[in-house]
Amino acid sequence: MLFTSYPLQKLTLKNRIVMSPMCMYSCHDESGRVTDWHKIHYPARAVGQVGLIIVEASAVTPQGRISPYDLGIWSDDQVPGLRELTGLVHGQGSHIGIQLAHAGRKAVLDGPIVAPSAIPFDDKSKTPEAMTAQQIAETIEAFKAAAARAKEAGFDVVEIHAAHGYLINEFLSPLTNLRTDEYGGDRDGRYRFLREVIDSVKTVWDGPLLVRISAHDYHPEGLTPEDYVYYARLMKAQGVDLIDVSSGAVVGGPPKVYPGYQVPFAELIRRSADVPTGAVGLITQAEQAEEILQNGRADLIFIGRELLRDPFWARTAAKQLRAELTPPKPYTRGW
Ligand SMILES: Cc1cc2nc3c(=O)[nH]c(=O)nc-3n(C[C@H](O)[C@H](O)[C@H](O)COP(=O)(O)O)c2cc1C
Repeated sequence: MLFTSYPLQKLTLKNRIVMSPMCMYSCHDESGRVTDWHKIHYPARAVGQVGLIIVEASAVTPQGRISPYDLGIWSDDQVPGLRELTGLVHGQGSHIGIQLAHAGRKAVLDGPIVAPSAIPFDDKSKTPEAMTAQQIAETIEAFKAAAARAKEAGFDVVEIHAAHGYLINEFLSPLTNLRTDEYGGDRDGRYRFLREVIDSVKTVWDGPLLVRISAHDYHPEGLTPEDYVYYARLMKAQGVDLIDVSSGAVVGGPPKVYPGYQVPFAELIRRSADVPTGAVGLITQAEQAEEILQNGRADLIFIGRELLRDPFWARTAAKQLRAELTPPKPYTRGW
């Protein structure tokens, strides 16, 4: 299963292995532009036979960076470097996506930072400004413009980052969204920002669209996987193709992590909302990945740190599962 192809909307992925988006803080300066470092890092995982590589959280506005050295997709001058990157990955026979992100109150930057409500992440963090209606509208436009640039740069997949306590997650969670306007209140109100981001992205992007969520706030007053079953149904109705199921980091993390600790959330959402999911989190063994797929617990396997340690993890996994690797062939987007 791990090495069978997967139909992701108009694409056919050559296997079910996805490189999870991981910030590398490797821009040379604050321009947010691709460097040689990125041009070695990502294509190396394509040589390693990863089916789909998702480029790290890339900021849709300068204020949306997590750190000053983040990749950016807020400006047209960032497109040529990104195009070079997609070309290099395609040349090695893999598909490539990009994660569109805004850090919200978790941005560690000079100057003001923004969030749905003026609540700092912790007592060492800056207090964000509560976003005005105009700032909300501009940020939704920024996600849309970023998706248009992703298309121009040759990406196959767009993933919206709605997880890990960053801006969109801050709108979703009652722990961080205390707004009294139409972007706050009940769970539909708190979903409104993400709904408008998805709708505006879809006006310029008709390829595969993924959303990464944090399915558990790990807090008595926070969101639970059951809340995300509800949100997953809404996302599916809006045409989201797959939900990438992570957890935590709104106010804290899980009390304990262990191999596959987030897989039950991907499974619950897949079964209850009838939407394809990706599983992520301490999935490091080929047989573990195979079990998840064979038992219908998720559709794709996202691998993070193991692919930082070993760019050729997929080749070893194929050997262990006695699976055939797809021979290299010229890249075709197929749509
Ligand atoms: C260095 C590093 C950077 C990360 N950056 C991102 C990111 O940009 N976007 C995101 O959604 N998750 C990010 N994550 C989370 C990973 O994508 C992944 O969900 C997490 O590491 C768990 O998977 P793993 O156990 O296979 O590493 C990052 C993780 C690490 C270790």
